[in-house]
Amino acid sequence: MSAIKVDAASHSYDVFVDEFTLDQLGEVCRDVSGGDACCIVSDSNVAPLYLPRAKASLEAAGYTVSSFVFEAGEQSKTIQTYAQAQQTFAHAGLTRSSLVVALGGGVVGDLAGFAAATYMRGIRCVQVPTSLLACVDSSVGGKTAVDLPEGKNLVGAFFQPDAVLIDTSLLATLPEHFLIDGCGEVLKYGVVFDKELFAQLEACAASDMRLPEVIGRCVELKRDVVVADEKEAGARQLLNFGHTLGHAVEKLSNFTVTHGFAVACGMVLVAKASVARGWLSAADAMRIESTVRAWGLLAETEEPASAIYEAALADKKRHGSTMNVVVASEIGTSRIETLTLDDFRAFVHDACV
Ligand SMILES: NC(=O)c1ccc[n+]([C@@H]2O[C@H](COP(=O)([O-])OP(=O)(O)OC[C@H]3O[C@@H](n4cnc5c(N)ncnc54)[C@H](O)[C@@H]3O)[C@@H](O)[C@H]2O)c1
Ligand SMILES: O=C(O)C(=O)C[C@@H](O)[C@H](O)[C@H](O)COP(=O)(O)O
Ligand SMILES: [Zn+2]
Repeated sequence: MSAIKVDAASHSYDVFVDEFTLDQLGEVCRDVSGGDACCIVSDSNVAPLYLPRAKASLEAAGYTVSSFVFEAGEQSKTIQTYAQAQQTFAHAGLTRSSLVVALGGGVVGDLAGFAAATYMRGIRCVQVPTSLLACVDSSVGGKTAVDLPEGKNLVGAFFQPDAVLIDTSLLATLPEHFLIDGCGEVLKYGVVFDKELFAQLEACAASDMRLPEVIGRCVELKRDVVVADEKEAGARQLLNFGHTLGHAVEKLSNFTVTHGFAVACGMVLVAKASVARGWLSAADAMRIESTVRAWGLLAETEEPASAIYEAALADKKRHGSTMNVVVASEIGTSRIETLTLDDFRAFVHDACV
């Protein structure tokens, strides 16, 4: 597969899907960044598996390599871990011409990307996603962030990477739970943008997915919307389908519900409330729920509507006293509805009955 070019307003870069292996990371970095020092950011699960290969490749390309490895999991996506990463960069002597390599899932990518975006006001960053979710979504498009106790991704920046190297052979070690979890975002792309993709997914089991093709398609869909609206003033909000309620479910569970499962839950809830308003057919809502269930993305929450509503108020699509909610009009087509907070409360109630 040839490189997918992301011509974002602030910066252009290539997403390589299976064009290079992890052992060619050094060459890819050398091409896009030059520089003489880099820091690999990774987590406690991914580092033992892949950091030595990444480091060897970078050293062979002439880099002096340091690393920052943190405890795996969403609980680490904090200001505290971010500050530790920044201090590691400083101790390792990273300068403005140095490079950060994010080697891991979406937690690593978001945190390392934000650390790169802000260290010395911005140094280069190459994303090497190792989870399905990170391959199809978080490594592309430049949303970087950490969480606050008050809500998901509340501190961050738009900061495009310099390259994204996807080596799908690294997914062989991804635990089954997180393969399914990534499918939550894959289904999102189908519902929001691409009815053929959805139909294809609907007809196969998660385990039968042809990963490189599906990843390539999702990256293209994300590329198109990021290029059209890098800073989420309009169309990019569609990528947030299922997230307003999904992030609330994720946070209320103290992150025991992982991101893709929470998004799947949010998609089913929004579809249900949309049927109540005549915005989506009951048949399409049923297709969404059935596929979510068939893929093992069990989409249920015990949380009451009031708690989900309160938690969802932290969403970035809230503007003062209105909330933009992404809804599907039919599978493959979506739009933004602007609701007053009273309407939004009623919408969440309808979603949860
Ligand atoms: N920036 C964006 O546009 C964007 C998009 C979607 C999601 N996100 C964020 O991404 C995060 C979720 O990402 P995630 O699901 O990748 O979570 P994650 O980074 O926690 O990875 C999931 C788990 O899989 C492990 N893992 C990852 N790759 C592995 C591999 N190849 N082999 C073995 N273990 C591996 C990790 O250590 C972790 O335990 C959330 O914080 C979410 O908010 C961001
Ligand atoms: O890239 C985007 O834009 C997205 O919204 C992709 C989402 O899947 C992702 O979870 C994102 O991090 C959510 O962003 P937020 O702005 O709601 O924090
Ligand atoms: Zn997401």
